[in-house]
Amino acid sequence: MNIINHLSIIDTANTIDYSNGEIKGESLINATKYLKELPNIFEDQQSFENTDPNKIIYEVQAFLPVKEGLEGGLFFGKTIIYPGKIGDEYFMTKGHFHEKPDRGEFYWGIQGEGILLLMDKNRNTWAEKMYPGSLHYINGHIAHRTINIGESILSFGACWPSDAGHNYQEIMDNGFSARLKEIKGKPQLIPVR
Ligand SMILES: O=P(O)(O)OC[C@H]1O[C@H](O)[C@H](O)[C@@H](O)[C@@H]1O
Repeated sequence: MNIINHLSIIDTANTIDYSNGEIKGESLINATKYLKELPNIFEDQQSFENTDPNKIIYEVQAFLPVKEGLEGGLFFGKTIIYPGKIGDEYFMTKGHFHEKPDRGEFYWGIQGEGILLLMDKNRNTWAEKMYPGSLHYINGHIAHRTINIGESILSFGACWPSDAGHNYQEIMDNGFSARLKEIKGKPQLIPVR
């Protein structure tokens, strides 16, 4: 952390590369998600088992300038999802609700082509297209998952309150109420019966 002296003009410790969303500087965390860490996400168990468990599905980078859980702070992140499929489902994030459901989040598309899957508490699911420049406001009560439907990397930025937290339980137990599948070469939302 830079020491702020009276009347000093300092260089910020963190920078962002607008071409790919990469953040550089201090207070960063990096997380790599391998296929083996994502059981119960993809429907096709056979394809899941036939794919290298050490395949990287997505990577998250986040600038956490304050302690996680602190009220009033903000976090800033970038996620990359690699292109690929397990069965007829595209590579995607785990997806979560916020622990504090009155904390919203912004996402914005940086590279590639994706889908932001959204689901409310009553399990109504819908989706928004993600592309370079797309901007998404996610109401705090809504579960969110991102999916790469393209043939190159999907990268997107995120900004969320430092006390929002992640609640993965509902999605781990019951998933979303619709799955995004590639059918005849096109992404389609299919309700889960
Ligand atoms: O945590 P997941 O559901 O796997 O999503 C991956 C990540 O996507 C974005 O970057 C969010 O802002 C992060 O908070 C989240 O961790």
